[in-house]
Amino acid sequence: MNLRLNSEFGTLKAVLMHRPGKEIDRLTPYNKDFLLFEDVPYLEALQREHDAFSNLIKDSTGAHVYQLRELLIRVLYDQTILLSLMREALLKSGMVYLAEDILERYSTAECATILTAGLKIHELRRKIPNLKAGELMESAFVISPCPNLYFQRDPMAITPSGIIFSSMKMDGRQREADLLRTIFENHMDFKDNVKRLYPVLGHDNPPSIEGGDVIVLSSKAVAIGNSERTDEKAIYHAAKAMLAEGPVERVYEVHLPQKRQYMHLDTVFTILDENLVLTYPDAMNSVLQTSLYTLKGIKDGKAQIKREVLNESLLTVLEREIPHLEILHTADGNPDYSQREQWFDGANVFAIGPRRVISYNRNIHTNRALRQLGVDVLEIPSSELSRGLGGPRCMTMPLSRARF
Ligand SMILES: NC(=O)NCCC[C@H](N)C(=O)O
Repeated sequence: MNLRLNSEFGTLKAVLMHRPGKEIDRLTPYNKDFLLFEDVPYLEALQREHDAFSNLIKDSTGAHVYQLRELLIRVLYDQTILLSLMREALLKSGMVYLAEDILERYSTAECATILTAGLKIHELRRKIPNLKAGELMESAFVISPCPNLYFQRDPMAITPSGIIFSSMKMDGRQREADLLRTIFENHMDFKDNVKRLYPVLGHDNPPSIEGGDVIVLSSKAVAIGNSERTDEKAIYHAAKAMLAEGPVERVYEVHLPQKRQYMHLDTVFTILDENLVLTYPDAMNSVLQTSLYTLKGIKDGKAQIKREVLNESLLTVLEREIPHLEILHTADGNPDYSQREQWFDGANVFAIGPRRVISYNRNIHTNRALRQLGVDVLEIPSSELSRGLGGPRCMTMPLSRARF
């Protein structure tokens, strides 16, 4: 597996997903906003819906579905890696000194659960009865949970040039990227094929970028949303690394309105075939500015890049990059339904092959419009999955696709 992807729609061969677990049960009405959920999901139903999704991928494509937990446990058997992740996870609570005590008392699988679902003072006290917690309440987190981990798209992005490891913007998601980077740089199935583009080595506090903002237009062009979650500086560094590495020749920075429902570029458009995109029209109309990064040359072994501000909308850029482009609007452009279906990620379908997508069953108008264009639409249940405000593309990290 070479961990470079040239398209968003080549027939799927391998994908990474995370079956939601105990981290979801950490959500309450009081912390859900901070943890970026619209509601408090019912875990068992959420798991059933997620299982339906991963089984559908396997049955319809034969693709290998990697599960994050299995990969994580595998790399955590290396005690040095486990200790380093545990220390990082304890940084926020200021209790890094507990890392060794935790490793001594919990199994590797339990540590994987702690790293994803977090750990509370009263839970740790069962293992360390004389734990000194200062002012902290018994229900406080020593390690915070990662309930958004089932949105596997966001902690990294695979491009034609290599991997961008995210630096996540929101406090409630920051640990996810550490888990993914550790897996990919250490697991024997992947480590020899990782070309790391971002963060640039030596940058301690990298500007934020999230995988959902990165969309591969072709082997030569990539679009990155400048959004609620992704900063201009991160786009500059990621573009520089891609252009230096090749085969990418053009990186577009797409200025998105900073709104929750447009949080990432993939919430407003996805690519379903060489000549077909699905978009949310309101957002398309508000993206009026894009910038283009290209390579100027190489000086002293270092890439020099240039940035041009284009007075062009995203649609113009797409039309230039994708010949004979057909544009389908969510809910076929009906303003009442497209607003409703956008809230449930109507544009965020997951392409498992050319003109073959997995979509939420609740987005009936969008699904109907897709079918009218000859797209094969496979539906998944979505009552609980959608409470985290992400759709099928957001929940998947494709690792390998057939060339088309
Ligand atoms: N690519 C995506 O749009 N991912 C959806 C992420 C949803 C998550 N609750 C978040 O707010 O980050």
